[in-house]
Amino acid sequence: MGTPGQEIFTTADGLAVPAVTEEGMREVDRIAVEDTGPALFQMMENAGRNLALQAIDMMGPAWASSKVVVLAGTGGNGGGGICAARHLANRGADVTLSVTRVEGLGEVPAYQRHVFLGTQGREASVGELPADGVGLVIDALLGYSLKGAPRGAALEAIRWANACAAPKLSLDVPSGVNSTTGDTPGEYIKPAATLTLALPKTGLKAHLTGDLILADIGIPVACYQKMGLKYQSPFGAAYRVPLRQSDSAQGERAAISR
Ligand SMILES: NC(=O)C1=CN([C@@H]2O[C@H](COP(=O)(O)OP(=O)(O)OC[C@H]3O[C@@H](n4cnc5c(N)ncnc54)[C@H](O)[C@@H]3O)[C@@H](O)[C@H]2O)[C@@H](O)CC1
Ligand SMILES: [K+]
Repeated sequence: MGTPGQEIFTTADGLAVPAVTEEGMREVDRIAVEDTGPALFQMMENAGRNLALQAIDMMGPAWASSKVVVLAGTGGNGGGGICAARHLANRGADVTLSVTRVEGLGEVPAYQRHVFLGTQGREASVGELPADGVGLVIDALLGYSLKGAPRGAALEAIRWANACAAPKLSLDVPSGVNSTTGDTPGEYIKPAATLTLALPKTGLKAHLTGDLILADIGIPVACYQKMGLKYQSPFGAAYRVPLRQSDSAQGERAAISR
């Protein structure tokens, strides 16, 4: 489940965290949903709350008056973004949510949007998004189910984000990057940070992710044991921990301007 490559992800304390391919992460999801739990609703809520907290950390003390744009796709990745949009809006942040195709939302992301609509947050199409004054862009367009080069409304949103000067925070994987290989078949988001969920993905190369942070979405150790993974929780008392990739030592990250 951990191939391809020799990806080694470690915490600041040097604890190695196993990486998974798209297939491996789907298996984690399957075991969680069919056997150990948590349910998808719970995992997505945990993902979105961690994402909102990471966004606040990135914006710093001015977060409450910063403009946040959340770009959300129709799948699980988008659902996490919509959840973060609600948590930020609930705290009075200036949030604009842009969903690529509202009618295409899956059941759980659609429910997240239903809850978001009870906040003061706004919705806008990509064409209506502000051209300047944006403090942070949250990228929740495409996750590990990316197939081929981004197209349609997701591509339009990636282009808007890449033209926007604000830093980007990607959920799970920068949109447009293949989570298993790190290949970029077309346009893709170049984030200042990536918050990845549960386990790092093999394609999360240092020159693509910006700072890499791992978020706890509540999956129990038994789930990983059923997959045969050598896993020790890296979280301690925290819900988010920074990770370091083995390819980050080459200084590739410094060469990328974000
Ligand atoms: N346990 C977990 O791993 C959890 C995962 N979650 C998130 O869910 C994501 C996976 O969700 P999904 O499988 O629903 O899919 P994604 O959210 O990765 O993708 C959504 C949709 O994008 C479309 N798409 C694929 N390739 C495209 C392309 N080239 N251009 C335009 N559109 C394209 C497909 O129609 C796909 O259904 C993960 O990456 C993660 O962020 C969270 O929902 C919480 C739980
Ligand atoms: K993403």
